[in-house]
Amino acid sequence: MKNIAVLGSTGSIGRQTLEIIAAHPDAFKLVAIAGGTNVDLIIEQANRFKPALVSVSTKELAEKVKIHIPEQTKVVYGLEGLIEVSIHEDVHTLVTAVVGSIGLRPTLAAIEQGKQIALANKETLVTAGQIVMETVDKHGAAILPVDSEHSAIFQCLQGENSKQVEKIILTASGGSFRHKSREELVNVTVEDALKHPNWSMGRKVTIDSATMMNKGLEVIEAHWLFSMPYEKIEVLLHDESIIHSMVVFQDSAVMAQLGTPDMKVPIQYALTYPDRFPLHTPRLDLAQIGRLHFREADFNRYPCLRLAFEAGKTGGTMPTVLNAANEIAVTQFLRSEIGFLEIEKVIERTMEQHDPIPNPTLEEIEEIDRWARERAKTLGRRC
Ligand SMILES: NC(=O)C1=CN([C@@H]2O[C@H](COP(=O)(O)OP(=O)(O)OC[C@H]3O[C@@H](n4cnc5c(N)ncnc54)[C@H](OP(=O)(O)O)[C@@H]3O)[C@@H](O)[C@H]2O)C=CC1
Ligand SMILES: CC(=O)[C@@H](O)[C@H](O)COP(=O)(O)O
Ligand SMILES: [Mn+2]
Repeated sequence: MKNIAVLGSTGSIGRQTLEIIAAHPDAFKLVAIAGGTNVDLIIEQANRFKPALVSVSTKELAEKVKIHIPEQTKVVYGLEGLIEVSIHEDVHTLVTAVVGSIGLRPTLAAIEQGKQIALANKETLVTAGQIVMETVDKHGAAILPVDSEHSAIFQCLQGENSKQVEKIILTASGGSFRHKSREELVNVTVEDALKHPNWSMGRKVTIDSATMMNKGLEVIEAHWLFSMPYEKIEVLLHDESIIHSMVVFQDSAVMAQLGTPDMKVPIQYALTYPDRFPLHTPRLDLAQIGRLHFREADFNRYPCLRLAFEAGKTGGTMPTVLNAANEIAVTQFLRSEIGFLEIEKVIERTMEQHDPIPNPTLEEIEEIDRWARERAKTLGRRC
């Protein structure tokens, strides 16, 4: 029996994780969950799974939740609540499915306690990859990727010598506006941006897919997860999201992991690794699909991808700034406060105004994260 905690249990990844846990009651037990503000859903989850611990965003919401769930379930709140869930003594694996760099402190706390991490929350690795990976090494913890591309690479690397990898290729759908030119992006709506061609996901990651910042964040995530220099990471547009990513070896062999787009596959694999459990999901039928399509990823069409490579290569606190400015700009876009093309401008200008600190401490990262958010808000208001 594996005891599991989920940060972001009310979100897209979190809900799917709970479905997997429910489908395998002999293998998994949900011991702690954390949501944000969706109290109706967290109350439902708490009554169904009866975890020992539940966390929500604020004290007021915690009071509300307490009234409706079993008395023996402890209710906590805020960042402290997220950390309490992450380090609960009964937890073996923490699924980090919260959105944004709010996941950093709780993930570090869990790693320090030697918990296994099933990582969906890519912003954590982008904002503080060096510190996270050093903490993993120090405490002998393990990170199992949930992000579909990184799960694919992880699967392709099983039994391989990572020193013999020539490059990794991250596939990208191109997002909701992949058939539009840059000129056509000027007046696109939030509603249209939220229509991802292949995946049903939370709002922030769906907008990130549309700008290709998602792929940029994934480049940085891959750099840290697989100790891969940026020169050995490539992005390839692939319309169907059937090939989830590929690894090219020094003898020219290419390993790829394929499947119909369903996040339950990588979520479940992160929970069952090295085993594979049965999963009821549509099987890949290549004869029926007929053709797969590929195109080069163009930095001029997708400047956010360029910015992410630049931030990653610069290193230090630059990825922190990239991530924080992106979180603010996407929030502003989702509130229709800025246009779609302003997202990349806000990020680029915030990066231009930052003098990166090499090898930052956690405190420096948090300070720069706050600075970048304030800067991006101001720049966004001026757009
Ligand atoms: N969705 C997907 O298919 C994929 C997602 N990812 C990554 O996984 C992460 C989660 O994505 P996704 O599930 O789509 O996101 P969602 O927006 O669907 O869910 C986000 C979750 O985080 C919670 N949350 C947000 N802010 C806070 C906060 N301040 N304190 C506590 N909880 C908070 C939300 O709670 P509430 O709703 O209750 O407010 C919700 O449970 C992201 O980093 C994303 O990039 C990676 C690959 C695929
Ligand atoms: C499902 C998943 O892992 C997402 O991060 C996905 O990658 C988004 O798709 P694109 O970024 O390729 O549009
Ligand atoms: Mn992904």
